[in-house]
Amino acid sequence: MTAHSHHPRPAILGQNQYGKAENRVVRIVRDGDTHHIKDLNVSVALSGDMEEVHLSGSNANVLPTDTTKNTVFAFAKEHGIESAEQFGIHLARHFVTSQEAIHRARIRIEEYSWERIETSESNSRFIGADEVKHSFVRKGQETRTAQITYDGSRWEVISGLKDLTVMNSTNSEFWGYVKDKYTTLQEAYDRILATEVSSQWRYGWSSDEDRMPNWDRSYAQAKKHMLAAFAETYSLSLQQTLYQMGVRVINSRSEIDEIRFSLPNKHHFLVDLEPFGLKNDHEVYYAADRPYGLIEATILRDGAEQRIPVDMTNL
Ligand SMILES: O=c1[nH]c(=O)c2[nH]c(=O)[nH]c2[nH]1
Repeated sequence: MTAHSHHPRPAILGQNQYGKAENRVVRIVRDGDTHHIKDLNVSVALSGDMEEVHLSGSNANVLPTDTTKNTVFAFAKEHGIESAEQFGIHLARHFVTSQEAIHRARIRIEEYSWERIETSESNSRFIGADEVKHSFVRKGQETRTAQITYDGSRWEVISGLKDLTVMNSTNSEFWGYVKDKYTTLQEAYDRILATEVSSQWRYGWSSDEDRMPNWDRSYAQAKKHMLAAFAETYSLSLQQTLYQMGVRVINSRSEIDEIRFSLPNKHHFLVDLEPFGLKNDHEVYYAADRPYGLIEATILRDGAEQRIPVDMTNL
């Protein structure tokens, strides 16, 4: 009989982190009476010398989560919010460099975008009506995401987006697949391809603070390239489309080393209208919300490390 069957080894503390999650900070910049809005959901996760607080309850190394919340709001005032990535970099640097016990900071941010409400006056040539300068409607499109991690020497920035719904009403087929005794799916030679893009991409940048990517430009370009690839790919499967979207981003953006997609196949089923004596020539569909196929993959620059966690794409 082995020794450990008599004396199982004791419990020890494993990975741990703490901080205030989901700080909803809205920053308004008032440029005369033209206003600008940044609307973020910021989550702080710190780790370091936290054995004692877990084991004995000594809080000597614990910067309160309440303080991390206050820091988010104070930094919105002091540094402004240039981009989600830049704001996260300020915060991560602050926690790691100002607190001896904190060795790693991870800041996760969701950004909701707003656009100006168009009024009849703003549409006419008499631009300058008050309402267009301070009235906004939340953009129905995607949510931008960013995760910034800093350990005192190296940065890791993973940006992304979610809830970007797209559809091709043709140029999609699906056939030639495996058929076993449970297969009932009919081959499709002209189907609707629709998905809600969730994607995260990792920047190669990790140390030189004077050579950071232009975060807003990278975001806009990554989104533009993935949408162009979605539109331009004649699709034989969502997997093939996903791969083309990733290849397009990696080949067009040298600052991005890795990109991951999580693409639900938003199935559109042709409705049988025969019972009503009607023909359905690819005109009427039932948009099923569940279940959905879920297609996920990482595309990376040859030689790059695969570091985006598998389950990060649905942050
Ligand atoms: O693009 C698709 N990929 C699949 O793997 C799949 N499976 C399925 O039933 N329909 C589809 N469509």
